[in-house]
Amino acid sequence: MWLSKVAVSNCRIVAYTELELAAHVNVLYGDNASGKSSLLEALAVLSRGRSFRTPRINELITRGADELTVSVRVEDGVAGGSYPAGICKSSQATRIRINHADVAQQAELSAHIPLTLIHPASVDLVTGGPAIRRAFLDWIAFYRFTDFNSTWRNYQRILKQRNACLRDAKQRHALPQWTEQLIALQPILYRYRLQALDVLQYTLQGNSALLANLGLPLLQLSTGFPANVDVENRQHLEQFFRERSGQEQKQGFSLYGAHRTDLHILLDGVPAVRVASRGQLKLLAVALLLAQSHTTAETEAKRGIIAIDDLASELDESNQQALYNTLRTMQQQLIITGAHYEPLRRWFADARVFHVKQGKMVCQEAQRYTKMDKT
Ligand SMILES: Nc1ncnc2c1ncn2[C@@H]1O[C@H](COP(=O)(O)OP(=O)(O)OP(=O)(O)O)[C@@H](O)[C@H]1O
Repeated sequence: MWLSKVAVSNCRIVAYTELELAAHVNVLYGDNASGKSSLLEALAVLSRGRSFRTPRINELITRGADELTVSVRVEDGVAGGSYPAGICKSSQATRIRINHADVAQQAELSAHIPLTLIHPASVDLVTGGPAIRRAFLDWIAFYRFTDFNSTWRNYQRILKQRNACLRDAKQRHALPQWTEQLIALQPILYRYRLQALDVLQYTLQGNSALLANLGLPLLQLSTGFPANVDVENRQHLEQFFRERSGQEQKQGFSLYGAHRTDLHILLDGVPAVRVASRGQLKLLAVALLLAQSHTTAETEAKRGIIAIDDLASELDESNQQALYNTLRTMQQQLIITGAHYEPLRRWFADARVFHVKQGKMVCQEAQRYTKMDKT
């Protein structure tokens, strides 16, 4: 899958713009505050339902406007077919359409737009809290395993009910029932994530050139329980929850389980964050995100889209070179932004180039042809 057309209205500085994207590399360059990140945020809303810079839709909608719209044409890659998809968001409502039909769930749209976003804050994947790494791994499971999403949503529902019982003494009678359901999903979610992790670890080896100076990290999954608890053993989990019942009621929420899983990123047995430099951590995060995209791109039909905001920031010349070399070999559609055209042109000579100015993206080829027509 790749996007041949994108139209965005009312996303920050972008009042309205449309782009016809190339199947492989697209470069967007422009001054600070010209609207490059705004376009990528619009794509994030389409793919994930939210921006990578803010969870609040009001901050994203252009001041004075009521709603933000992102419309695309998705090329399915196999039969050469294509179909429209889009999302429209206001502070009150979300409307989603795929191939002219209304769709209720964001997940359905996400399944059509396998976008991986890499931006300056992506280093948080390695340096930030476990929730970021859990979500990272869960997106792999989402794209690879058909039933993952329904299991995950079910887990969130059960967790919410169980937390209500822990918080509120009047609902406490229902605690055993919700605990039982929470226990039943532990091994299922753990296995999904383990499989996602295996694919990720394997795929990461393909990006080893990017991590030549650092070495390949070892990725380990924790269960969300103390190390001696076996999530595959139902009786063991039941006993564990009985023993911790007092502690959980005191805290008022569920302290253990798949919602507390973490993905540990180790270099020579030590958490990467404790040994690697800032630039190395960024490179590591980028390598993980590229591998994540690769895991969804087994076939031409599932080919992913990678959007990279401000590619060069924090990387020295040789790491930039390693990254550009890796990107050039990838089969995914690339949408890359930067403040300056020169370094990007050097590395992506065959890219379709857009100049971004005051929220408008103008394709340079189109500009050139228009100039030629006039002469
Ligand atoms: N809700 C909004 N309505 C209108 N304009 C907004 C809104 N939110 C932010 N802006 C403006 O949009 C611009 C944001 O641009 P954006 O972050 O897309 O720039 P950029 O090209 O990525 O810049 P840089 O190279 O500095 O990262 C800023 O000028 C900001 O003030």
